[in-house]
Amino acid sequence: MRAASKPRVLLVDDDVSLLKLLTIRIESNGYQVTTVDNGMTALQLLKRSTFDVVLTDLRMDEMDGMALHRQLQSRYPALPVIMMTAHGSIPDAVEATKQGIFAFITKPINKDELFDSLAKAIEIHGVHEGREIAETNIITRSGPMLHLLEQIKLLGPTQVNILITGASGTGKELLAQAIHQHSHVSDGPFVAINCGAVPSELLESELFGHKKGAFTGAVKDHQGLFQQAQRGTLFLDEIGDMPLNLQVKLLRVLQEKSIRPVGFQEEIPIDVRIVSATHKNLSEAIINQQFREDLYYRLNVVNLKLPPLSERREDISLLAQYFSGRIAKRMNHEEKRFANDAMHALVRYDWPGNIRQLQNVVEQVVALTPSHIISAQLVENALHSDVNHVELMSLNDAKKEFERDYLINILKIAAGNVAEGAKLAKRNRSDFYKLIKKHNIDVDSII
Ligand SMILES: Nc1ncnc2c1ncn2[C@@H]1O[C@H](COP(=O)(O)OP(=O)(O)OP(=O)(O)O)[C@@H](O)[C@H]1O
Repeated sequence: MRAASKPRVLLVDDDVSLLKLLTIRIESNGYQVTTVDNGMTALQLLKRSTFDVVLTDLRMDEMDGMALHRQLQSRYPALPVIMMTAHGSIPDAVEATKQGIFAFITKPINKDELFDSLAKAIEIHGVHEGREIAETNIITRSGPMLHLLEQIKLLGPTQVNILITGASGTGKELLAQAIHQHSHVSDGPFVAINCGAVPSELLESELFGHKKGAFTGAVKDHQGLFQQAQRGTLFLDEIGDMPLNLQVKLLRVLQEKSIRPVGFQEEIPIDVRIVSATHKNLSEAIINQQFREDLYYRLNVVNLKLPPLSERREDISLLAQYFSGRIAKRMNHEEKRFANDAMHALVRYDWPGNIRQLQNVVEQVVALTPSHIISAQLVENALHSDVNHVELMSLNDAKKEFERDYLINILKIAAGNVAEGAKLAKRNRSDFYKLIKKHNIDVDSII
């Protein structure tokens, strides 16, 4: 996570002397504090500025802490709210957590309790960099991602070819769409193709089109994707999977800025912005002669690298709550919220399948949650049943495990007779003994 910015706390209390006192304490612990003495002003302020956590009193005239919390929840669902209450006036704690309040602390404020709650809120929800949702569909508050969005604002209007690299599910297509939205052809079509998903014999006609009768099965003229993307953007996903013969043709198209559909004599000029993407290491593919170097330099005028989700953990809670909100809208039900420890489990997890995997896990836990709070247990179950989450062992450990299981099986077949076992394993007896010793196998217990 970023170290640069201090977490920002919005402190709301109608007791002005307490505001002063708390500000000094909280600021001396490395936070930045802004104070207001009522809920309405807090809401006004939030329209102009971002905060990482709200610390509010429960008892206030006009808008009390719970009313403020309800407003915050509908407008800023990922913003944690810590409620301060006079001792003994904590409403039913279970009821309150159901409503999504991050934590309660009692007055007079115990500073350990206060700093624990603040630190936990920041750990789970992260620190904002000032902007959550860019003018694209990309949800983020991670520094490197916001930097990428700044870059595409500059690159969009230029005509340079952009190559996006990043692991599967990191949002490469979404970024390509954002580039299109910022480009000079944003009014034109955005056409995407996954080069790895189309059989190679069909890819050529899919990209460049064909004339009726050009080959068996070409029963009518077919307009290729280059033409469909005229004065727009063509997104070539998984470009690393494009067969070499087509790479040559693509290179020619990029040089000539025209295409010739299969079976056509004449060239058709094209004006298409190319954005490509890959999860592969293309430099390695070039060395292995699976990717043409000249094409690589054509496509990769600018390279944008999407970081995996595990390198932008501050986005996890934001995205999880965003996906839950989207499901609620789609299904027309109340938005389900994550219990604190459930969110913590999401934030700690490594996400090998990145945002796509997070989206699937959220779909699953929202569907399985009967109330409107998603429990940690459900999240843990979803994470562990996820096929993407395979604990991989090293090759050495796998070999050792295999060898041990093999020896035990052989000994079972040989009814614990080591000489017989050695024969079955085609090893001499002393070698076989050594192996049994190495793996600490108790032969007597096998019979
Ligand atoms: N920052 C984000 N904000 C909101 N949704 C996102 C974000 N990043 C990715 N998604 C969503 O996650 C899913 C996967 O994203 P996308 O298809 O763009 O990834 P990809 O890197 O192209 O994946 P693949 O390499 O597997 O094709 C999509 O449903 C996308 O809308």
